[in-house]
Amino acid sequence: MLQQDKLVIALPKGRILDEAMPLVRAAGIEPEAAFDDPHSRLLRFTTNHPHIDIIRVRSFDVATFVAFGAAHLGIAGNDVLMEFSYPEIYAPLDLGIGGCRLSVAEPDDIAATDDPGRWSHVRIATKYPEITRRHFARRGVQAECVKLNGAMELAPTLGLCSRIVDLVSSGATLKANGLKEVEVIAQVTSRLIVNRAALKTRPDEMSGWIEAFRRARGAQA
Ligand SMILES: Nc1ncnc2c1ncn2[C@@H]1O[C@H](COP(=O)(O)OP(=O)(O)OP(=O)(O)O)[C@@H](O)[C@H]1O
Ligand SMILES: O=P(O)(O)OC[C@H]1O[C@H](OP(=O)(O)OP(=O)(O)O)[C@H](O)[C@@H]1O
Repeated sequence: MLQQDKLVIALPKGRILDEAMPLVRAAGIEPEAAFDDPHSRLLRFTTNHPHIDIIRVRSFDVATFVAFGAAHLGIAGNDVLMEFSYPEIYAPLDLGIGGCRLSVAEPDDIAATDDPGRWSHVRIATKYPEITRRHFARRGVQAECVKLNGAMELAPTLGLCSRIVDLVSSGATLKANGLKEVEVIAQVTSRLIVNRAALKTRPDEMSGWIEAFRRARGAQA
């Protein structure tokens, strides 16, 4: 249930946070000092606004906290949003950070004649099984997904699968592990997301923070 008194903002720990914090601060939200203490085990932080708290969670969990109303706003990549497709989430703002792409990759020694159009079934290692299944189903291919949470690039050469679906930025990890990118499924950036119920129950406050982030993004552009 949404806590009517506090406004809770879910931020992703890890690589996105470094790009997100300048936007959060430019929007006028400053977390307590413990937020920047690398030794702190706190997960919830007060801010310069008495009625606003920040929670710092795994990137994949930001969408879940917001969808279930445990948080009112959050920052998550559209890769995560596409994977979960939560109807409770509205994503009004592309923050222009966390850029990468979600792609299909295969061992670079696979014969070029292995045309995906001729597959009827394919086994794929991925952190994104729902996106992967939907993507291949659109071309009539049944994708059997092997769920992994990291180091996907090892799977094909170890015989676990024939291909992977994973995030790509520079392409260095694919190249270092003997894989090549063969198809881009989606371009990825991080988005400001909000809980739809919160938007209805506290519209002025929620709209105000959406606009604050929009102005912050504009200022950073
Ligand atoms: N090169 C990249 N690799 C992975 N994620 C990236 C990359 N570039 C941008 N991102 C964005 O960052 C998010 C993942 O961030 P991060 O890697 O910190 O989390 P994670 O690896 O999922 O963390 P965890 O270890 O908690 O699973 C992705 O959902 C994506 O939106
Ligand atoms: O194209 P590149 O610049 O090489 O980036 C892509 C790699 O980055 C991510 O892994 P990360 O290092 O974040 O570890 P993870 O597998 O735990 O996400 C992602 O899973 C790819 O492996």
